[in-house]
Amino acid sequence: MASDEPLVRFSGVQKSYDGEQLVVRSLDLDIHRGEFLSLLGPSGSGKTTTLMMLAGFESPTSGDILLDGRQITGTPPHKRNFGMVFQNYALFPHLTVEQNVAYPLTVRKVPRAEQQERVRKALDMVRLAGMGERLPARLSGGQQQRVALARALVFNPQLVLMDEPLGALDKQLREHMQIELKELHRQLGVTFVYVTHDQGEALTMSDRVAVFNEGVIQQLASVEDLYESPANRFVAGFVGDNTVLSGTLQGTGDGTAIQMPGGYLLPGVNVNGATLGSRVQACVRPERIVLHPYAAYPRGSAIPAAVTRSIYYGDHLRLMCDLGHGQEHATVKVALTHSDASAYPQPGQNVLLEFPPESTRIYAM
Ligand SMILES: Nc1ncnc2c1ncn2[C@@H]1O[C@H](COP(=O)(O)OP(=O)(O)OP(=O)(O)O)[C@@H](O)[C@H]1O
Repeated sequence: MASDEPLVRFSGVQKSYDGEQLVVRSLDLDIHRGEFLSLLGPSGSGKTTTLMMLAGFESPTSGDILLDGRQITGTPPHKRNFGMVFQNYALFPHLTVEQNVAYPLTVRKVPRAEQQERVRKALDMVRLAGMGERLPARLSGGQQQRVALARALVFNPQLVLMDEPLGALDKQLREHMQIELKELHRQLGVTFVYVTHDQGEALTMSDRVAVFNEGVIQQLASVEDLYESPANRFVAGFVGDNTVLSGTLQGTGDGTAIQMPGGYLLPGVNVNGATLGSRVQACVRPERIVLHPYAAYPRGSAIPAAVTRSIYYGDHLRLMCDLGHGQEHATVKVALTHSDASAYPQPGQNVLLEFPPESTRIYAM
């Protein structure tokens, strides 16, 4: 099999638990060898079900799952040879760290001396050398999760499946483990499939992200494309922060614009085929909005606004601004870095907000 063939292919996969409602609908997904792929989406969107079908704990209602070009829908989980890490680490409490990590090797009847060597390497890899004799109860949450990771990697699986593996850890430890996981992935070159509802986590670690909603992949893209070019309103809203403007679509081609209440016309990009005169929303990343003194008005692609609040975030400042024409989403967020912030306006002050046309992405509603 050529190495540019996908490692895994989901083809027309559907899943219903009750025979009525589809929780995964017509899923087509190729997983490339060696990639770090995240399945990202809100609760109930079908991510875990997709992972469980890949793991073999659930079977598809219809469709095919291929591994190296071969159908695996009838293969039981333990014969798929995948490493798995879940949120509750599920270590054996009565076994030491070493025994826990050795378990997959024992099951596979690997000779004892080789087991010891591989367990030692796996514990080194997750930086737990010297802790092999401990019982899980004497480890911190992060250490227990590393044991689970060592256990998932020790038998050199071709695919590692993870479902919210860092969900139980506090923020600092979670961010630390994200960096470690990414580094491990880089070193090992193993294919990782990672389920999370945390967009920050998905963006930090993944090569590609599949964004799920209501059992359908809304977009499958690199993290950069996902942030810069969300394919629809759902992805724009779910990944990264947004300022949202409501209005109607005017013009075509270079003249495409969103017409806002109050008569303002902001040029932008018609992303997913909104029709002339229809209700649309424009999404702009807060850090792309350019702030000008009110005195600069009028100016193309800009509208006047009043600052209502300024919020300090440490590494940047956020201004909440009221566009003042009574529309539903009249409050916009503007993110300023500290270099801009020396003369940032105070609440009550009027400003001019420029929405760069290439960053103003207009979506059909
Ligand atoms: N074993 C099951 N039996 C019946 N329904 C289920 C089962 N597992 C999941 N579901 C339902 O299927 C839908 C998709 O669930 P799934 O766990 O795949 O979503 P998810 O995106 O992983 O969400 P979460 O992040 O909350 O786990 C939900 O409506 C859920 O209630």
